[in-house]
Amino acid sequence: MYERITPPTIGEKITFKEGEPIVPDMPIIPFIRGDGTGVDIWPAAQAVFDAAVAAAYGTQRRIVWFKVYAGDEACEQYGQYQYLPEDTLQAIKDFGMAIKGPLTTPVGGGIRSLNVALRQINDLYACVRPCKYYAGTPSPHKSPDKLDVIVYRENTEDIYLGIEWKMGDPTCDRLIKLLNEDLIPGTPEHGKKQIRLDSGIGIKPISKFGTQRLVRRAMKHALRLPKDKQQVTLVHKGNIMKYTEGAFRDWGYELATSEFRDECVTERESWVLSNKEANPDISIEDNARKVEPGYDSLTAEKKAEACQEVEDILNSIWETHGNGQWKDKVMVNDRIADSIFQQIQTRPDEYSILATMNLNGDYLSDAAAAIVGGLGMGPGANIGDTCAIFEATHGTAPKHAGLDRINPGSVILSGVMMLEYMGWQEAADLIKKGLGAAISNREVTYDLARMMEPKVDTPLKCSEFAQAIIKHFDD
Ligand SMILES: NC(=O)C1=CN([C@@H]2O[C@H](COP(=O)(O)OP(=O)(O)OC[C@H]3O[C@@H](n4cnc5c(N)ncnc54)[C@H](OP(=O)(O)O)[C@@H]3O)[C@@H](O)[C@H]2O)C=CC1
Ligand SMILES: O=C(O)CCC(=O)C(=O)O
Ligand SMILES: [Mg+2]
Repeated sequence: MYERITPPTIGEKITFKEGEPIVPDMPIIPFIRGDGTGVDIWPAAQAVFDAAVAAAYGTQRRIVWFKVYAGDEACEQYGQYQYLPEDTLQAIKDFGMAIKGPLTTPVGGGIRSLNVALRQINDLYACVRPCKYYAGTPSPHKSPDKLDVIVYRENTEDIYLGIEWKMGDPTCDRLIKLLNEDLIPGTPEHGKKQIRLDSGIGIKPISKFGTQRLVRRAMKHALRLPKDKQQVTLVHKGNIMKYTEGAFRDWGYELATSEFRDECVTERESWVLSNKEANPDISIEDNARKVEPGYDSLTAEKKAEACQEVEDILNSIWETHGNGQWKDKVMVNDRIADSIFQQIQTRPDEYSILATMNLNGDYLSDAAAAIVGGLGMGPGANIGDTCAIFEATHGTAPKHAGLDRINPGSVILSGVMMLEYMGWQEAADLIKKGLGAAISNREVTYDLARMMEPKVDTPLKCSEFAQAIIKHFDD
């Protein structure tokens, strides 16, 4: 059934029930080594995973690895331009889970991202990237320990759908003509705007379906967190892109307040409720005045809307959420995208789950990883309802490829996410313990070594760092 790969003859498949994996004791898990530094980080990471599973479960459990190909390695095996062979896609589909190293995407022309393709083909709609501090990790930030966020990035649409046309392409010219001569003049709010003829065009689709299934998953995750971390922040640039990013915010709130009504409160609702809690006799209008900035300069129509909102909130949820009950519920708020970049630095402890569209989440997850120690420490998982692929946040870091020096921490922590997803918590905990102890003991790769105070003069190699993690399982 496969052309050039043979599945292991031992082990069993992982299956899924209602979006959750059912994991046998000897699951077969396909892996993609990755391009560039994939040659360094994958063997280091695999050694850590195997050692942790053996230490946690003895001979009772074991991962049976199944090597599949993508990127440069796939071209070597399958021929020129065979970057993502059918065998690989079939194996991931058949076995339901995979872990991968980074894959190269050229800038400008050339192939489109294999990483994005794997997410879209397998409908892995949630890209989950936790950014949490490990004690002792050097950071450019003064209080990196205060950041403990999980970026929940929509993973299948937005500009990553890759529907774009190059400047000068006849279809691009046709599209610009259609927009300039028909669609833009036909939409009064666009006035006399025109697109320059020498433009490239990209399409940014954001759907209600895509938004709501992402926010649903983020809400379910929030409910599993400790009470003080039960918060979902909808990140958007809806002031500028009203019908895509603004709609993401509105659909996010709609989902939360319909499917999770008893379990959540929005930030605005909490203001209305707390105004009444502080002053039980407050009038609807005074409450609206406190909630809506610049209330007194609003038009009569807008004032009426603000008062109606207050009245609706009090009528619908005062019984269930009032008198402080809202404090035990998942807080759903929203922040404009540029603002959240400064907020995670200036007020890191105020955030928990950051639900984002695809592009914003791509930027934000690198920025948040930098605060807790850099890209070498940023894990990630791409999760769908019948498949999951785990991968580091960073790319192929080509200048370090093959030198056995890059930090394997990110793909190792992605494996920790995989083990947790499989329910193999004991093995996951061992790795976290070993990694934390290696860092505290200043046994680190070059990237962390150069930031440590005092500086670590002899950083560990990539493979040595993996061995240091394993050594510290027994601490
Ligand atoms: N999911 C994926 O497979 C991804 C693939 N990519 C692809 O990777 C390629 C290279 O992208 P590029 O923009 O250079 O970004 P990279 O993330 O590959 O590397 C940029 C820099 O980040 C630091 N860095 C990255 N990984 C690590 C690590 N494991 N340990 C320590 N430091 C690290 C290094 O900084 P320094 O040299 O200063 O130490 C490195 O030079 C591109 O083709 C891109 O499309 C990019 C992101 C994700
Ligand atoms: O696919 C790529 O090359 C880049 C992807 C990326 O930056 C990411 O997933 O964070
Ligand atoms: Mg990225």
